[in-house]
Amino acid sequence: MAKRSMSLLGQWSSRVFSIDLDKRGALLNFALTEKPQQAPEKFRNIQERCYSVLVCGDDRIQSARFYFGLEDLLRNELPAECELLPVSSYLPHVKDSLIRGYFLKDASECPSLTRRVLGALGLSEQVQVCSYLRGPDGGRWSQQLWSGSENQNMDVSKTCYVVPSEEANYHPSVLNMENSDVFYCRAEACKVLQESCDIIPESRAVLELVGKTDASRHSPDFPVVVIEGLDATGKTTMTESLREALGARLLRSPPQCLSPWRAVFDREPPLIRRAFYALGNYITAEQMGKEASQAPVIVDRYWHSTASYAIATAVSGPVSSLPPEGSPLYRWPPDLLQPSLVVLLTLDPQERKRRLEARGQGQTDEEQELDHNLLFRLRVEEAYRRVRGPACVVVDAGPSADKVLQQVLLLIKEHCRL
Ligand SMILES: Nc1ncnc2c1ncn2[C@@H]1O[C@H](COP(=O)(O)OP(=O)(O)O)[C@@H](O)[C@H]1O
Ligand SMILES: Nc1ccn([C@H]2C[C@H](O)[C@@H](COP(=O)(O)OP(=O)(O)O)O2)c(=O)n1
Repeated sequence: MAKRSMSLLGQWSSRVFSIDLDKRGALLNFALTEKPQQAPEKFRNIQERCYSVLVCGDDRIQSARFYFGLEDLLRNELPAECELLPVSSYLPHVKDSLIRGYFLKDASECPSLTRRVLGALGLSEQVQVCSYLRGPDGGRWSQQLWSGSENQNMDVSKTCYVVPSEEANYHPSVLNMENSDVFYCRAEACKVLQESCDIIPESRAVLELVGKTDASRHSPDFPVVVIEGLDATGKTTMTESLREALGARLLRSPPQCLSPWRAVFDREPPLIRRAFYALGNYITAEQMGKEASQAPVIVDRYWHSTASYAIATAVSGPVSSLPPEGSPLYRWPPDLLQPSLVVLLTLDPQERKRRLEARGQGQTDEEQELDHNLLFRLRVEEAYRRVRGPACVVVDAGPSADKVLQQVLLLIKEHCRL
């Protein structure tokens, strides 16, 4: 089978390559043309030999896993002087057109080692390797696609010239979010786990737990209140207190029954990991439907967490790189039970850090990232505020536990019939 990437050749002039220079929103965008032209300003400052490695296989599970392991693979094999930057290639405004990979700046003494490693990678069906050459005048850069044949290294099949492109309005990852990061119906999330059964046998066990009834249809007799927020904002404290105060049932998403497999899916790429969490909500929804026929239900994390972490992780940079407010990416899945009220606990970053330290527990990798990466934390919180159906009510969790509890009880009185 011919590489899928080859068919991209004809579209190169309209494809944009976007290099994530520092995870802080500094994207270097360029397009390609067949006529020699001056490269974008930022490109002209680059001194090193450059390459791109894009992952573009047909099997989405295999491609996602390959891309997930690619950074480590490149870091292990390439000389230490190679700088790796995430790159995406996409057709502007075309949904699902994004392909991911890495852009390499090779400042090593040993160019042949880098070429050997990339040449071997280029043989794979799911990888497209290109090299970038500076023209003799210094202002022009050309891109050459490696053919991927046995004598690949300098077997160049087509040369294009690097030219400036228009800035995208939002982060290019937004193009591929639906059904890759966020799933808006149970069937789409199930499909991902069905496709992964052969390589992740635990997927079968998860699928067996996901019921088939549509719990979204009947509205529960008693209120269902969801408590959301970043780690250490006080969700556990609040949900326990509400249970006592209201004589409520307490549930969480992902549900207890998924605990044995959570660590397995946390090690998988976003496509698989986010499908797992999406399905966790459907299992919790079924439990909610049952419990809320007998008593009020309090839920620790639910759809807002699933959507917000997924969206905030898929993009880099400031809050402005998120999908814009009102985007359909913030919608509620129509087949997922809606709660009566969602409360988002927010906390000043310093106080949150103090509580995390006081608790003295090990953090998840993602929470360590939150700690180190203020931008990420801001993106998650802003995404929480943008999710609709129902929208969350924001509560400052800074005051004493009792004061915050009284405020949430008041909100429940206002919003729900008890
Ligand atoms: N309103 C509050 N004021 C002070 N400390 C709090 C408050 N709410 C919770 N805590 C403490 O902060 C830490 C994190 O709270 P926790 O409920 O475990 O958060 P989460 O479940 O959101 O991770 C715990 O040690 C808890 O006792
Ligand atoms: N309903 C949920 C709950 C958690 N998640 C994901 C979102 C983040 O990646 C992690 C956060 O989980 P974490 O272990 O920090 O959660 P707790 O604060 O311990 O409840 O889980 C989700 O996607 N959907």
